[in-house]
Amino acid sequence: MTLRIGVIGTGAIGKEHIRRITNNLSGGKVVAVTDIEEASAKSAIEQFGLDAGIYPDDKTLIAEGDVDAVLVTSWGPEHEESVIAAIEAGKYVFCEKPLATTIEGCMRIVEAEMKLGKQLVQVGFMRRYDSGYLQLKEAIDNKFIGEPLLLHCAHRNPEVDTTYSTDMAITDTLIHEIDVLHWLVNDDYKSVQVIFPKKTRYAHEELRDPQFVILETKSGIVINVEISVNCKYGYDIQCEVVGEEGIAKLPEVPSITFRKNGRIGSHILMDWKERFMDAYDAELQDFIDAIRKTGEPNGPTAWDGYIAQVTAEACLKAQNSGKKEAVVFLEQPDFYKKNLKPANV
Ligand SMILES: NC(=O)c1ccc[n+]([C@@H]2O[C@H](COP(=O)([O-])OP(=O)(O)OC[C@H]3O[C@@H](n4cnc5c(N)ncnc54)[C@H](O)[C@@H]3O)[C@@H](O)[C@H]2O)c1
Ligand SMILES: O[C@H]1[C@H](O)[C@@H](O)[C@H](O)[C@@H](O)[C@H]1O
Repeated sequence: MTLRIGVIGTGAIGKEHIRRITNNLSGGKVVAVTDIEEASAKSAIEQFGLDAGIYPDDKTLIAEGDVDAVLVTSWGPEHEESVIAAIEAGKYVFCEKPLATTIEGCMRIVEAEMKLGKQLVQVGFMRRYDSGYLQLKEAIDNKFIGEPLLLHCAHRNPEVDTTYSTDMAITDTLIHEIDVLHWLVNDDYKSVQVIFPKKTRYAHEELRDPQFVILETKSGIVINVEISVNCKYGYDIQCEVVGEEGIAKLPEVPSITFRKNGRIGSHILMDWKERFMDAYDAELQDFIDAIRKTGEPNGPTAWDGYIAQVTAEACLKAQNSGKKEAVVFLEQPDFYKKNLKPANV
């Protein structure tokens, strides 16, 4: 059976996912689209030659009998309502980060799913599907470098526009590290702290950039993440794990090395869309495959969305207080306790 997918929000990542489902992946078909800007939904249909209907809003799309699963790729504050409507209609949901923009919103989704008694939701934390992070995780799980003690990480964007605010460094950018790093070291966060170094002259007036975040896990692993969103030179994701017996580092993105104009060099990507291209493909293929084979998605769950939001809100508190802030989670329900290793790797 082909998984019939409806897309809610046909902006940048919505179109990217439509492209991959239509051109790269197998087992799924986009049959419905909606966007508050109808022109955007129309352009998605034209751009990818879709045989799909345009719906006036998320609720009518979700109610469509021919839709088995929905992709929620609208703006973050809009996610919760669409995800809950999909759960209540018994439809599978792939929701881009954030699951919801408040802890309470994430809990409402968790509760709706538990009430239904079936996992339907996967959150778009694609880094868990990236081959570099998977290799790092294998090294850590196999004790290749002994026990992990500390991690040095960086999340750098070449530039952002004036709509990007200081809190978005946490909710939009760091959120990827928040999810992937505790998964990587099999631990939970205990506290967070945010330090603001000297501001770059390339940041707009309202924005504090760069930021330096320190996350501490329950077992005592200390993780530092530099967030720079005006680094100018490229899109650069770094992660180095210091273990008791060695160091393991996220691989660099492969590039030719060149000799030109008296220099030896290699290229650095400029666009986030390219950096995790394979991981985006893998996460969505896994979503489609797992539902078709087992009737349940297999990737990051609504509970992972909740964990990320609790940690993000502690970081926001730490941005304002300048102090170390505690990260306090509710106890994980049995409903969400399962092995989350992607099925296709
Ligand atoms: N996983 C990742 O790496 C990644 C990358 C980029 C964006 N995202 C996330 O994806 C989401 C979308 O980001 P984007 O960059 O594509 O934004 P975007 O602004 O390009 O697209 C969002 C689209 O959703 C539409 N929309 C908003 N509310 C809607 C609603 N209620 N119903 C239907 N359509 C609605 C907008 O008109 C717009 O076309 C955000 O939550 C963002 O954080 C994730
Ligand atoms: O800082 C950006 C991240 O590097 C990307 O991976 C996306 O998540 C994007 O939405 C963020 O604004």
